[in-house]
Amino acid sequence: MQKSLFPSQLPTIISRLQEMVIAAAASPDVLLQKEMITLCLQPLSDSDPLFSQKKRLSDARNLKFEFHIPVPSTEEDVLNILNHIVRSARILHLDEVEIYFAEDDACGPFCPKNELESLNSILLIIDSLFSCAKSDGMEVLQVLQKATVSMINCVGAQNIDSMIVKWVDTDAEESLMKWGKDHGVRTKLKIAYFEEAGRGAIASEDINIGDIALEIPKSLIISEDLVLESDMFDVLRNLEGITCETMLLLWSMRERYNSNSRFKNYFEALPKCFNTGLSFGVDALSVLEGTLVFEELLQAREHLHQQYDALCPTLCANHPDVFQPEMYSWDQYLWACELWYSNGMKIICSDGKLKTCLVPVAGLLNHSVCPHILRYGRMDPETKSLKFPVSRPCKGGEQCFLSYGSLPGSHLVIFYGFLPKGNNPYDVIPLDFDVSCAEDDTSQCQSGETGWTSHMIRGTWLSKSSKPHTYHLPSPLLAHLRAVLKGSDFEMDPGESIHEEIERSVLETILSIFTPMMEALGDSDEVDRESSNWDVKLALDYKDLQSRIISSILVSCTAGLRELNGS
Ligand SMILES: C[S@@+](CC[C@H](N)C(=O)[O-])C[C@H]1O[C@@H](n2cnc3c(N)ncnc32)[C@H](O)[C@@H]1O
Repeated sequence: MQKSLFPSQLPTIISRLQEMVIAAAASPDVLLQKEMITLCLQPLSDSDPLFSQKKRLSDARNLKFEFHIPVPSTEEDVLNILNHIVRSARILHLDEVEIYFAEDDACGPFCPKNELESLNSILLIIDSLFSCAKSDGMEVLQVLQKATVSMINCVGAQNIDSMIVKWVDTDAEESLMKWGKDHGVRTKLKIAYFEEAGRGAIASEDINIGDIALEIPKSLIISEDLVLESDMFDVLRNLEGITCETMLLLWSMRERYNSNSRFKNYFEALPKCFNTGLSFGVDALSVLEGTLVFEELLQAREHLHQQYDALCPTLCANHPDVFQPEMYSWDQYLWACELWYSNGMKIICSDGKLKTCLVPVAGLLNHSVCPHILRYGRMDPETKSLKFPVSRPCKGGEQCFLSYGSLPGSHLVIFYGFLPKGNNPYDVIPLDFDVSCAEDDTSQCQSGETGWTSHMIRGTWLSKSSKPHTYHLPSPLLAHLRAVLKGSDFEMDPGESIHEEIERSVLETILSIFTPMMEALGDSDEVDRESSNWDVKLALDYKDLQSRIISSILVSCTAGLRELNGS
C-alpha cells in the first residue's frame, strides 16, 4: 500500500535523566540537589538522504536536538521549551516533499503526517523518562505529556476525513474477521461500509495513542515465502529476470480460486473489481486527456500488457497443470495487479528483508492524509506479528485510517482509484528543467544554491510564507529559476539579493509553463457528472483538482508581477 511503509530510520530515542548537583552560592556548606531533565531527539544522521537539506533548515533556525529542563520549572517555561522541541522534531521528520515546501521562515506545523510523527516521537521520549524521574521531575514530565497529547488531539480535530457509515459487517467480512481471530488476529476494530470508500475499519472501543488497534500474526501474512514453498516456484525460478513480486502476483491469481487455500476467507472477502485508474474506460481516459495522469496511466497499462503477453500465454501453454489458462486471462491479471497495487504493504520481515505482502484484515483500512496509523511495517520478532499502533486517538465508532504514504493524487487515482478528502500536501506537479547553463556555472544552475536538483510545485493556498518575493511559490524553485535566469544577462549590484527584472523573468517563466497546461485541461462542463460512471466521475474530480492547483499558480504569479509593476 505504502511504497515505503516504514520510515527509513526508526527514531533512535536517546533519552536520559541527569542529576546535577549545584552548590548553593550563599551557603557553601549546603548542597542543593537540582534535578535536570534532559530530552534528546534523534540526532540528524548523515545517512539520512535529506541530511543536507535538514541541516540547512535546522542551522537557519538555530535548532537544537538536546534540551535541558530545570526541575522545578514553571508550566510556562516547560511549554516554551516544548515548543522548541516540537520545532526541531518537525524538521527531523520531514520527508522529501514536505522539506521541499518548508520555507525558511515557517516553523510548522507543516502537515498532519509530519506533525503526528514529530509529536509521537516526543511523546515516546517523555514516556520513557517517567521511570527514572523524581516527584518534581514527574510534574514537569506530566506537563510535557499533557501538552503533547493535547497537540496530537488538535491535529485530529482538524481532520475532515469523516465518512458516513452505511452498514457494519456482511457475511464475507464476518467470516474474514472470525477466521482472523481464530488464527491469532487481535483487534480493537470492526469492519464497516462507507459509501465513499467501500469497506473500512471503525474502532469498536476508544483507542488511545500508542494502543495497538490491530495485530496480525506472521502466519496470516501473504509473502514471497509462499511462492518459494509452492510447485510454481519450480517453473518460475527458471525465468530470467522475474521478480518475487511478479511470482507472487501469479501465485495469487491461482490461489484466488483454490478452494483448499489457507487464505480462502481472505480471497473470498476481496472485491470482485477494484476500480482503480488501471481499469478506466475510454470516456474517463478522454476526460483525462491534457492532464499529467493521462500519459502516466497509458504507460502503466502498456507496461502491464507487455508483461502479461510475455508471461501468461507461454506459462499456460508450457505448464497447463500449474498455470490453468482459465485463471490467467488478461482481466484476471489486471485484477491481481490492482489487488497488489492497492492492497500490498511493504514490510520488513523477520529476516530483515523488505517484502511486499498482503495483510488480511489490515487491507481493509482506508487512507487519510491525517491518519491514525503511521508506524507499522516491521514484523515484531518477539511476538512474530505485525502491529498497527495508533498515533492519534480513535474514538469508538470512528473510522480508523492508515497512511498509505506521501502519495500525490495522480498516484492514488491510478493505483488506488480515489482522491482523499481535504488538502493533500503531496499533490505536487513535478517540474523537469532542461537546463543549459554556462559551463562554469552548471552546479549552481542545477541546484539554485539550495541543494535541490529536481523541482515541484503545488497549490499555492498551502503556502504559509509571508516573506516578500516568495509569491506563495516554493523557494527552491524560485532560487533555481533566479540562478538560471540571472545567467550573464543581468548585472546585479553587490549585496543585492533581489533584482526586479529577474523576478519578472522568473514569474513569466512559470506563467509560460502553466498557462498552456491550463489551456490543455479544456472545459469539462459538458460532461454530465451525475449520470456518469465511477471512472468518469473520478477523472473529472482529478481534472478539477489539477485546474485548482494550476489556476492558483497562475493567480500567484500574476499577483507577483502586478506587485513588481507597482500596480
Ligand atoms: C487497502 S484497500 C482498503 C479497503 C477497501 N476500501 C475495500 O473495500 O476493500 C484500498 C482501497 O480502498 C479505497 N480507499 C482507501 N482509502 C480511501 C479514501 N480515503 N477514500 C476513498 N476510497 C478509499 C480505494 O478503493 C483503495 O483502492
